[in-house]
Formats: sequence, C-alpha cells, structure tokens
Amino acid sequence: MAVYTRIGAEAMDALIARFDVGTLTSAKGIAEGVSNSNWIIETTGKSGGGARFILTVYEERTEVEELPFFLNLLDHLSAAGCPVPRTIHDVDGAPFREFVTDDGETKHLALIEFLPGVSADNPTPGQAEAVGRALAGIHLAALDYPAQRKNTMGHAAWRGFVADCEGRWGEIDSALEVVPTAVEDVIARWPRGLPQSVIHADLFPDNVLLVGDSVSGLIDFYFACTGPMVYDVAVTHAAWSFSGDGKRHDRAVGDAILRGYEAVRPLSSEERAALPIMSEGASLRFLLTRAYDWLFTPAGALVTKKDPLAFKRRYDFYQREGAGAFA
Ligand SMILES: Nc1ncnc2c1ncn2[C@@H]1O[C@H](COP(=O)(O)OP(=O)(O)OP(=O)(O)O)[C@@H](O)[C@H]1O
Ligand SMILES: N[C@@H](CCO)C(=O)O
Repeated sequence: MAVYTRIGAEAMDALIARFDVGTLTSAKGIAEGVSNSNWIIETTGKSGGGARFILTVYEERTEVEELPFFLNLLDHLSAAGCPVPRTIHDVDGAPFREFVTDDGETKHLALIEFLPGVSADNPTPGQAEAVGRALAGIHLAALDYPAQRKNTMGHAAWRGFVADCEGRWGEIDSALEVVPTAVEDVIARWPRGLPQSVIHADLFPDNVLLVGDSVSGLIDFYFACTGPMVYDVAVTHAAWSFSGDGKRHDRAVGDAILRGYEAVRPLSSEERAALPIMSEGASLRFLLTRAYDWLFTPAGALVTKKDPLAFKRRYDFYQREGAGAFA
C-alpha cells in the first residue's frame, strides 16, 4: 500500500484546515502508486455541497525544489483547458506545504483536485485516439509555460543505469547483455533540434483517467520535463500499444495514438522520421529503470517489481520494424 506516512485524524484535520476547502469528512489511503503517499480526501466543500481531493505527501524520490515546476504546470495546463487536475493553493497562496509527521519527520504535501475516471487495463483504439489528442493538447498548452526542467531520465541517466547494472544483466536474463551496446547506439543516432515543449515523459495507462472513450484526467507529472515532443509520442506509443509483457503489439491502438495526436498537432517530416529511434530510446529508458529496480530493490519491499524484458521486447520490435511500426 502506497501510504508511507502516518497522519493521525487530528493532524489531518489541521492540515486540511490550511486549505480553504471546507471541513474534513474522510481521508482514505490509496493503494496504487509507488513513489508517494496518497489519500482521497472528502470535505464539506466551501458551500457545503461536498468536495473531493487527492492529498499527496512527497516521499524520498521527489526533490522539494522541483515541486513548483510540477504543481504550477498543473495549474497552467488546467487553465488552458487540458484535462489535468488543478493544484489547490493553501490559505497563504502556496502550492505545497511543509509539515511534521506523527513520527517527527519534516515532509511536504500538496492538495490536488480529484478527477473522475478509471485507468484502462486493455485500451481500445477509441481510448488511444483520445489519449493522443490529450497529449498533443498538453504539448501545445505548455509551449508558453515559463519554467524549464532537465530530463532526469535522459541519456546521462541511461548511462548511469548501465554502469550500475554492469556485469549483472544475466541475473535478470541473458537477453539483456546487449543493453550497454544498444544504449550507446541509440545515443549516437539521437536526432537533435526537434521541436520541444514540456513533455509528460511517463504517460502509461495508469497515468490516464478515462470515462468511456473520453480522457478525464492526465496525472502523475513527476517526470515532466523540457524535451522533444515526439519523444513523448514515442513513450506513449510504447506504453499503450503492446500487451503488458511486450509480446503482442496492437497495431490499431498504436495507429490511434498517432491519429489522435496529429488531429491536434501534426508531426513535421523530421519528427516522423525520428519516431523509430525515439521509440527505441523510450523502450530502453523503461527497460533501464526496471532493470535497476529489479537488481536494487531490497527483498521484502512492498513494491511489485516491473519486468524489464517487457521493454526489451518493445525495443526489439521497434528495431525490427523501423518506420513500418507507424501508420
Ligand atoms: N487527481 C486525481 N484524481 C483522481 N485520482 C487520482 C488523482 N491523482 C491520483 N489519483 C489516483 O491515485 C493513484 C496514485 O497516484 P499516482 O499514480 O500519482 O501515485 P504515485 O505514487 O505518485 O505514482 P507512481 O507510482 O506512478 O510513481 C492513481 O492510480 C489514481 O488512481
Ligand atoms: N511507468 C514506468 C514507471 C515509472 O517510471 C514503468 O512502467 O516502468
């Protein structure tokens, strides 16, 4: 269960009172998610009609200095009409607060608008098309976002993971021995100068809330950074258009991601040409973080390890198919 921080009833009451959202009526821990602690908060609402929020307590993996980038981005995108939850600012106007936990630790928290919807386990082409549109929508809306953030999961990080896993690929699977060479090959062929915006960089199905075929929420922007927009399309294609284990590619879903995206923001010929290499890179990025977690997550941790091979299979697919992988 992803609630690493204990907050007693009275402390929770006092924390929620710092936001002008009515009186707390319930707080339930959310099991999904691994990085931070999350609760669904219900209050009486300002006018008494009831209101719901997500309370996030940031745990070790999130850098506090980066919170303004992520939380102000939500407000920027939401104000532009994107399906993204707003940050609820506290009575002093701050987007996040420091507090002391019941165990005496200083941590930070934010209150986020609750959005309806559920994540798709087996996405349909209709849902994928809507996700493609929503992704293009955030890229366009973020073009005038004033802040920048470096991709902390970019090439330097890939090389760091390769170094950390050196000599240990076989503990996962001998098929991964090729990864160091594959990473250098992709970095050497990486196109430069492609149009940039703020990219989500982790738009997996569990980070999209859907009501039927409509996107009701894009969430979990904690990898968002400045980067080539087509890389985000590649991440989304890799995340959505395969079975979880990467053994089966769903062409109709992949095509629908691109169709939806291009209905809102057509790709340039350079971006189109970059899709295969970007998709190889996107596959390696998730292969590498999964391999690192596989080897370095302590036994007995609460987290379910994700399979790196699922992204090795995607990498193989994109290498084999090249431009033919895309409509
Ligand atoms: N704004 C929101 N509205 C409704 N539900 C939300 C919202 N934000 C988060 N959730 C729910 O909370 C769950 C956990 O959130 P999230 O994925 O952001 O957690 P995390 O631990 O930061 O993520 P991760 O494990 O992906 O790094 C989501 O799966 C979703 O069900
Ligand atoms: N979405 C990622 C985890 C967050 O980086 C994965 O499935 O490996």
